[in-house]
Amino acid sequence: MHRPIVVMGVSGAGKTEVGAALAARLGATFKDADDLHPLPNVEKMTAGVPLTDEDRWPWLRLVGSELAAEHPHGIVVACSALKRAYRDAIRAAAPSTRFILLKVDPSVLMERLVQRPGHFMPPSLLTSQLETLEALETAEAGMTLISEGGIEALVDQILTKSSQERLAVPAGTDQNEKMIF
Ligand SMILES: Nc1ncnc2c1ncn2[C@@H]1O[C@H](COP(=O)(O)OP(=O)(O)O)[C@@H](O)[C@H]1O
Ligand SMILES: O=C(O)[C@H](O)[C@@H](O)[C@H](O)[C@H](O)COP(=O)(O)O
Repeated sequence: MHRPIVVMGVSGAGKTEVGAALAARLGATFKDADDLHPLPNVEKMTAGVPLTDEDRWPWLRLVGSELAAEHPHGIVVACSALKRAYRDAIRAAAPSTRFILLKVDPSVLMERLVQRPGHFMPPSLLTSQLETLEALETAEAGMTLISEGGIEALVDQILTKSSQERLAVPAGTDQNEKMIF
């Protein structure tokens, strides 16, 4: 079984679709952290108001609990996890979590959000999402990929990069902590 995985990034980056496709390939459970937001958070975003840290902490606790729970075939969660502190909170609950940051050109993101039907998140919140995003730091286990060019192609890239890491790291050493899955 692989380590818990969070597919992260701003709205429209592809967290939900890539996360679900990755989980399907791994035979793992998939969970969208959007479904864990308390109703007031959803109402706030629907009204075009960015969430604050205080809005996000209770939600991040739910995300951490989900990642830390027993999942016989592993779990992939789609969660924005925009700040380092949010990821630290998730790791405090589920220490071996690996993060996959999906990056996309802002103009492509805006196009995607404008075309996405029936989602509560308005495109007007994209600017604050991009301002809030803190890239994965070197010390954070995971990978950063450009999320354009198709969902399945990206899942291929994730799995290839992960197995390259595994081959590059001798088993049973401290370096194992750097492995992706
Ligand atoms: N890697 C990708 N290549 C091409 N289109 C993508 C990719 N990832 C996502 N998309 C498209 O972008 C839109 C937003 O994806 P979604 O998974 O809902 O993003 P998020 O959950 O991060 O908000 C969808 O229409 C999806 O098909
Ligand atoms: O932390 C946040 O501000 C939210 O979690 C936000 O990042 C998330 O993007 C929304 O829930 C919209 O959902 P999508 O990411 O699926 O657009």
